[in-house]
Amino acid sequence: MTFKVFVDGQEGTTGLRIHEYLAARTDIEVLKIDADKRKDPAERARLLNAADVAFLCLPDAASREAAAMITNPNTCLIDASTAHRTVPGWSFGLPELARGQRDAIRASKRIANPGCHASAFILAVRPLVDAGLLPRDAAVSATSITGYSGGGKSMIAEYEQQPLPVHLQAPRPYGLGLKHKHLPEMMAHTGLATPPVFMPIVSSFYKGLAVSVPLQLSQLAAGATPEAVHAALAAHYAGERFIRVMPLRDAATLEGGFFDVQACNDTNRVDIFVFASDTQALVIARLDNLGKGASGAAVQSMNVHLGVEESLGLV
Ligand SMILES: NC(=O)C1=CN([C@@H]2O[C@H](COP(=O)(O)OP(=O)(O)OC[C@H]3O[C@@H](n4cnc5c(N)ncnc54)[C@H](OP(=O)(O)O)[C@@H]3O)[C@@H](O)[C@H]2O)C=CC1
Ligand SMILES: CC(=O)N[C@@H](CCC(=O)OP(=O)(O)O)C(=O)O
Repeated sequence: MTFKVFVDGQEGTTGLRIHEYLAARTDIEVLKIDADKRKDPAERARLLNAADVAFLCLPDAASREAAAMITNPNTCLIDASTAHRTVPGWSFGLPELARGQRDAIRASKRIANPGCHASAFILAVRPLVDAGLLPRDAAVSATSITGYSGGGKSMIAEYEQQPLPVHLQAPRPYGLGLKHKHLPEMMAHTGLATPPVFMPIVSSFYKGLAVSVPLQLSQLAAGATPEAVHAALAAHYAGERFIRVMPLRDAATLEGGFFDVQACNDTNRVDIFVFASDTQALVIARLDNLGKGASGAAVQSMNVHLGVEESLGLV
């Protein structure tokens, strides 16, 4: 059986990477839009409605427009943008989120995939909330280090200037208004009642991302230990093909004591670490922002939705 797939935003960073995944598939027929009609609403609407699955790899406003163009009840939309991640009627495209999430993605014709920072944060935190270790009203903070491809074509062009301006050569914290667009989905899909204080940092490497969540053990449920934090994560992701919970205090993965944020690149994998002292823990989730952070995750959502092997085409 062959499925018809259209990528709206096929020339963008996420869309191009999805195309690379699809090119290797024999079960997919890719519907292409002529280059000069990429933004033609009538042609987009025709192809969106001809598709079994349409990926939206667009700015938020264009994603909302695309969703409004759908008249075919069989078209399944998988939206990579921020537009629908907490909108009722849309399923969150993170199969590992909780029991039942795969069934929701399978049944839904509207799937909103997580943001790259949010994917890592949610995967690090949700099991701790579900296990009762992290109270829902906890005051949590998080830092994300990310490559510049997370900012799409415009940020890639900025970072690929030659020579690279000095201010772009060092890591750059941003989102300092503390209203990053991923905060709503971070709360909605972890169950936290308060938004985390979240600081992303973009730096001069192409891709790779790691979100760190520091925890004072005294702020967790009574008696919580690093072992309990690690065990909750390991139990939540047992049997998950794309999520590896690394050994507690996994010094062996550090290079001379340093953490490698690029080590999941070119995979759909998320590695989760728990580093700890007697009184504190640091949970780190690492992924490829264009893999499990965007395009790989979108293909995984499609596979789950279509009921084909979930790992097809993904490593
Ligand atoms: N990059 C990443 O790591 C991640 C990105 N995302 C999200 O995925 C979406 C796409 O991001 P990304 O690929 O990085 O962005 P890019 O800027 O690289 O690509 C967006 C593409 O959409 C096209 N486009 C803009 N408006 C329209 C329109 N009205 N009709 C058709 N096409 C249009 C652009 O055209 P043109 O080429 O002319 O500019 C461009 O090719 C965004 O919402 C982003 O936030 C999500 C997770 C991670
Ligand atoms: C480096 C950089 O700018 N990253 C983007 C997030 C990329 C992402 O996940 O995008 P969406 O939520 O838009 O889908 C940011 O922090 O806004």
